[in-house]
Amino acid sequence: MMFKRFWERLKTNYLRGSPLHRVGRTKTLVSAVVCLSFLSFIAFSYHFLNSSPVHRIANPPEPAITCRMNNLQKSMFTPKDHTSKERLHIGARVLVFVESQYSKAAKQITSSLQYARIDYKLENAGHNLPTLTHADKGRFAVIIFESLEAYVNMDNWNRQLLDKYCQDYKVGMIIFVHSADEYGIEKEKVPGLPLILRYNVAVKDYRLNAFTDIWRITKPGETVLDNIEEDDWVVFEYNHSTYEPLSYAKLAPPPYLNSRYIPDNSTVVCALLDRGTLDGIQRIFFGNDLSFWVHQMIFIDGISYLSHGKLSFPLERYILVDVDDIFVGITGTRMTADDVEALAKSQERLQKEVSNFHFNLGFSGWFYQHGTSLENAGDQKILEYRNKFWWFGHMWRHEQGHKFDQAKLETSMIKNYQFAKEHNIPVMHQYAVAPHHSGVYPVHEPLYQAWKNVWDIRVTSTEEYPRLYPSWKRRGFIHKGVMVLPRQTCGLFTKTLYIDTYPGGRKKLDDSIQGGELFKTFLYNPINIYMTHMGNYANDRLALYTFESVIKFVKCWTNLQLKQVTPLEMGIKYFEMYPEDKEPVWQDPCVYKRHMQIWSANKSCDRLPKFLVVGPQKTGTTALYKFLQIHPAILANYNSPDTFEEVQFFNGNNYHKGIDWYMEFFPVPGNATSDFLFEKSANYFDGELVPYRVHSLLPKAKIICILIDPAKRAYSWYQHMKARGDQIAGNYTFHEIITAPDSAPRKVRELRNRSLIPGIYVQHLQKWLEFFPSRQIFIIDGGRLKSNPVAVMHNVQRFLHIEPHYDYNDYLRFDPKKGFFCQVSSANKSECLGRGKGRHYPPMNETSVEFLEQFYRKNNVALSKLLSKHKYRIPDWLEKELSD
Ligand SMILES: Nc1ncnc2c1ncn2[C@@H]1O[C@H](COP(=O)(O)OS(=O)(=O)O)[C@@H](OP(=O)(O)O)[C@H]1O
Repeated sequence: MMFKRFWERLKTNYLRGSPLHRVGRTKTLVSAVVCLSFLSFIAFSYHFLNSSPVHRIANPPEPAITCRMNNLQKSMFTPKDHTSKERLHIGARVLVFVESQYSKAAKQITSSLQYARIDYKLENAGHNLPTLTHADKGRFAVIIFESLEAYVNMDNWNRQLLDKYCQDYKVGMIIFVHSADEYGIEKEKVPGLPLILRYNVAVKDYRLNAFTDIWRITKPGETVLDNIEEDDWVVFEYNHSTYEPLSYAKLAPPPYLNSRYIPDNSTVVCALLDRGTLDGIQRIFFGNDLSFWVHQMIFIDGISYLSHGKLSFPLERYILVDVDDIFVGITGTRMTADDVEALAKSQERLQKEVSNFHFNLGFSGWFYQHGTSLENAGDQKILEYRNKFWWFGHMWRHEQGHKFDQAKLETSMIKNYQFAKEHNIPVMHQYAVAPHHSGVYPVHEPLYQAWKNVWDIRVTSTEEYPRLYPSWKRRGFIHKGVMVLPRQTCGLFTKTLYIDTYPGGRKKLDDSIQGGELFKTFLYNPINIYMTHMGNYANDRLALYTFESVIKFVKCWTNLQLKQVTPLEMGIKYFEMYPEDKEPVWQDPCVYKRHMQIWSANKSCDRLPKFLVVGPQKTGTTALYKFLQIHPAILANYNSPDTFEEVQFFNGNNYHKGIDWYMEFFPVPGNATSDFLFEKSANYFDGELVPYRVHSLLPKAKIICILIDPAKRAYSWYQHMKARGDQIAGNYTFHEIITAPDSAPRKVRELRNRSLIPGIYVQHLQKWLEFFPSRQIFIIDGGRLKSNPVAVMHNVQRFLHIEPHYDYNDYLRFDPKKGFFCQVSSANKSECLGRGKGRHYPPMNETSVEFLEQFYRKNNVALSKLLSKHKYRIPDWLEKELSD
């Protein structure tokens, strides 16, 4: 009826086309759109509410990877152990020469090294050589050249030095050879080596030489059929026994027209080992860059071989495939009993390739039996097979953790826990995954606490730390006793995907499996937790296709040993392998949209400081702290019960308490734009990790430090300790402390170090300048802070760009009794710092003065150079010191 009326009006208004009807037409058009939207909304809702499935004919693809190498002898596949019996005096580091660090080849090399977590130093070719040795030890285990030109065009002296280093320390080189730009040049001899390069060649049917000692991860025997994408290969020709081919290919028809090569099916050499019999240096040459995935394997094995196993990669790969939401999914896309059968069958097949393989199923109990009748039967089947799989708990209704407080989170988890009990689901591994990663990173403390309380969780995983991309930079960390492991994606994401409509085409998925992104996660990560979702185990079962294919491919091409252990064991292995990852580095959640989305709406980055007074200790930091607070737009942190006015977050154990703990020290600013929150912790200045940590959390923060004569600072520290009743300071004279040898008792050395080390200003300042530009760092001359704090406060305000500009003449007054400037409290009264600041003690004796003058001289000279370089004013005391 409604449709009929609507159609009549449409005919009247539009089909007649009279201008008189224009107004009516527009109205009708609008009502038509509204009406149609309404109808489609009803239809859409009806469809979902009635669980009427959107049926797509499932068309599950079959994994089609077959290994061809079965006819080769098994001994050829034994991975080589490159560790050398000789005790080689070389560091576990690589030196990379690049023509430009922004070139494609350079980026590929560095990202591959980063992915493999190989420490490297980047050097611009043509510049001076870096120091190659240190105390009789070679600093680098392998030298890499982005291009052959970078090596051959080195000035003679440097090249001789480098060659000699390689000969003396048995250090090998990896050299990438690129085609000459003009296609006219076809062949060229490498200067100084009996090696000829053939440029701009297209190759096909790439295979590896099985008879070489290089292969460790790489397993020879397979062939990459057809043309290899790049058409500018360099192939090698030689007539000397020092050379051993690493890989061959066939010439392919060149894609460019002006080439004179006629493809003749002849075999060419694409990667080459120079065994070093000519000049004592082993070299690996690549006839192309690392775009080609097989080259990445050769590269990793090449580094292992040339470094005599110093930089060998483990062969074990620990794999865990999480199916994140086994019952969650809209109807029509969920698993049926057949899909569950397929899952179990696939697991059986995978168990032949990956020892102890089990799909790890996550569940949110509320969604159980919420599908069509077929899907509900699927749910039942999963439970029937419950003991075949591993299990972990989600939230009861798949809630996002960061949105709830601890009580609500616990309620949800307890429901899920009870569901597991009622249905005999074996949840055994103290592992959980947060829906949407929410609450894991950025950390939502209540989630960690609730996990502990309800499930006694010890391990989780996320793809969000430190960031989602690039995926190869994902890392783990430990927080509140929970090991957070990095998580990999396999290209299927949360959506249900179908093979014939796979984004980018099926080839994209297959490329990722066959040498592409997914394959590389196996190649580079010893520990891999993959995220998948239920929808891709139903329908086209793309997850089964993906894992069976990639694992087969890995088995064909590599000697990697695929294993599964419990998440807890995985966590322990991960942090044994990468102990440096244990400590998280907190970042500002507000600078990254993805982090913002999974951070509690109750939290705000406005509660983070805009500037920090970082010390060092005993330079007048407390006076500055008090003076700053006089300004109405400057808000200091709340006092800490342990460390009084100092928060001391970035330097010690407090850092592990997380950023919620830190933010609690700051008021909510009335006006986030014009108010300036700050804190001062005087031991930040010389804290090893502090600049890095501050930069991660507060990249835009301004940094203020105060420098006084480091000798005076050392003495003031000693007097401070003595006044506080420190036993060592009481029993030893200042001179005894500062001259204490390394054989002195530990506590004496500790006091010596705390007295002397913060004063090596140049070292510490350099660290800050590595992370912050000089325009973000303000250096106060501590002498001036004492003698003319009004002028100093004027400059500080200008540096901070703070409004209103205060004239501190009205707020500070010299107090003759105290001997320092103090805060004006009334017409004739002032409020000075307590007895602990501005102490009276005898002057330093001459011998100590001389000792310290000597001790700091070199550093002070370096400091003045550093300050000049960054256009800082040289403090008066330093000027005087250096002119004496
Ligand atoms: N206005 C004012 N009032 C009091 N004291 C002042 C002032 N300006 C600078 N100073 C100098 O500050 C020194 C103490 O430095 P800190 O506050 O940085 O010490 S601490 O690290 O926080 O313990 C303190 O060192 P000592 O003289 O050794 O006590 C003072 O010399």
